Amino acid sequence: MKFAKMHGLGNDYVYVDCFTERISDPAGLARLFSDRHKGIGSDGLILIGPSGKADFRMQIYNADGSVAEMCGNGIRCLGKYVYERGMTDKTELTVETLAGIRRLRLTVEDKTVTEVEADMGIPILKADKIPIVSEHSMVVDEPIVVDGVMLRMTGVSLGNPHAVIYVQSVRTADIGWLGPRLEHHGRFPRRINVEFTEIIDRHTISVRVWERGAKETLSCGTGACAAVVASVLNDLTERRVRVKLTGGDLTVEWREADNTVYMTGPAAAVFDGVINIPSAG
Ligand SMILES: N[C@H](CCC[C@H](N)C(=O)O)C(=O)O
Repeated sequence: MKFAKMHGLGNDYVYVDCFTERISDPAGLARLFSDRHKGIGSDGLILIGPSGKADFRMQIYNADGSVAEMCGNGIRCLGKYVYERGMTDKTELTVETLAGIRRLRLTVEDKTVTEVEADMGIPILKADKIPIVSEHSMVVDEPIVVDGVMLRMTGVSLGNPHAVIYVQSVRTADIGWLGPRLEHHGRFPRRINVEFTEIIDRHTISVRVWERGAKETLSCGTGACAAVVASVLNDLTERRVRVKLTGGDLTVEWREADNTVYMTGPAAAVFDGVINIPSAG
């Protein structure tokens, strides 16, 4: 099976073109491909295919094989992939995802996509829609106890669920201990992505992300968006923020005019490959 390896600020995925490849067990392939010793090595698998209501369709599977509704770094790489391989000549295109239809705007220099702006939709703040178990209709600066440790979280969905936790320093936050305990906490019926967020100033934040189904990643596009929305809700930043992630920076804006979040950043192609798929049975 042919694949492409790409990443958005170090958040790396295996991309398969489902216009030409047939995939029968995407969850199993996601686990196989993601294994950094026995497979290709990635944070998950992204399928690029046809859509009846958009230019393309994107399906995301985390490294553990679980389905994700949306992927910010992934959708930027999809834009680069389809343009540079001549699957479209549009620099403004639409992508169908489980979170809804998303619009991309590609910056092209010498036939190369150097930057992608993605509309990440209207943030979902109702607790039961994220979902987060809460007695309040929204989760803003709300306590949560994790194995005796009391934290405060703000819940945001970009189609996929996020809990934003503010810390003094992302460098010293105990992500390896807190991350899995939060991901599998009983208050998150569909598990959760966790953004450990440090406020630098009203226009800059640092974020490290423990991702649902992928452990800590070098970057998370939907996570960066969730952290900005939470920071505006808690009046910690303005609406346009530079988000500094381990793998690099994204620009995120939660525009008041249309209540939509926009994320802008790079996308990188690493290599194309062919992998032998163990026959079923
Ligand atoms: N782990 C996420 C999906 C990948 C999102 C992330 N890599 C991004 O760039 O948005 C979830 O299960 O919701």
